[in-house]
Amino acid sequence: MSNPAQPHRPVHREQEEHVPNVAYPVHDLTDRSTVDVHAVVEGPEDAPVVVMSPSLGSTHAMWEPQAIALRARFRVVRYDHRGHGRSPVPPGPYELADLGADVLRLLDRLGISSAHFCGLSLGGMTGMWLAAHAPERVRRLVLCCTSARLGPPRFWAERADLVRREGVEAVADGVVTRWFTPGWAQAHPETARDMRAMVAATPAEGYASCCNAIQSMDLTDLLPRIRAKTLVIAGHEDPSTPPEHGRAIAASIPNARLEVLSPAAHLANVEQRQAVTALLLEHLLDEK
Ligand SMILES: O=C(O)CC1=CCC(=O)O1
Repeated sequence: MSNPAQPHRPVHREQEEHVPNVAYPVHDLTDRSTVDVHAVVEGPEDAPVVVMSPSLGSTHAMWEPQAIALRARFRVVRYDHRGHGRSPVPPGPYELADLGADVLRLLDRLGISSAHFCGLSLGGMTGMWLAAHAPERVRRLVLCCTSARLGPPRFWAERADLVRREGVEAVADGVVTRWFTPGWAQAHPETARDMRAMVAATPAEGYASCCNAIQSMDLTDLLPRIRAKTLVIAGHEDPSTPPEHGRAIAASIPNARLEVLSPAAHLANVEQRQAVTALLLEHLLDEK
C-alpha cells in the first residue's frame, strides 16, 4: 500500500525486477544543496579515473601514500569533504546524502561519467552511498576501515556538541590515538604530529556537521543494491571501525571481498601504505 506521507516517485519496471526490497528511500538528488568541493587532479588525462575520499578530520592529503603510486596509471582525483580542508563550510548539520551529492557535482564539473571510488571511513561511507544511489557513476569500489552503521548515534551527537563548543582541538589527541597502533605512532612521531595538526585545523562546524552525518547514517539496507565489484579493507587493530564492520559490509555487497591488515589501526592506508597500495592496484587494474 502506498504511504501518503511519501512523495510519489515513478518506479521503472526494470528497477522493480532487479532491485531487492529496500526500505530506504531513493534520494531525489535535485533537492540537495551541493557545493563545489576542493579537488586535486593528477595523472594522465586519458587514464581511467580514481576518486579518493578521505576520513572525518582529514583532507585529500591523507591519500598521498597511494596517490604517488596510482597517478602513473590513473587520473587521480582527491578531494576534501565539505567542511574540511579547502572546501566550503556550509552550515550544518549534514547528511551523508549531502556528501554523496557533492561528489556527483564534482564528477559533473570535471566531465567524468564514471570512476573508480576509493574511500576511507567517512570516505567509505560516501562511497557506499554513491554506489547504491548512482551505480552508473561507480566502476570499482574500495572501502577502507569503514562501517555501514557506526553507532550509537548519541556518541556522534556528543562529539559534534563538544566540537561546536570547544573546537576540534578538544578531540584531536583522541582521534589520532585511534588512527595508528601505539608502536607505529612511536616509531613515526613526525607523521603522527602532522596528522594531528591536520585534524586540529578542520573547521569546527564542518567537523561537527560531518559527525551529525555519521549520527544519522544507516546504510545496511542499501548494501545489497551495490553492483560495483568491491574490495573491503580493514585494520586488525582498528578501534573505530573494527574488522567485524568490514566483514559485515563484504557479506552484504554481492560482489565483494575482505582483506584484514595487521598491524593496522584506523588509518591503515598510512600505517600499511605498501600493502594498501598493492591491494588497490590489484583491484583497479584487474577490471574485467
Ligand atoms: O574519528 C573517529 O573516531 C574515526 C572515524 C569515524 C568516521 C571517520 O571518518 O573516522
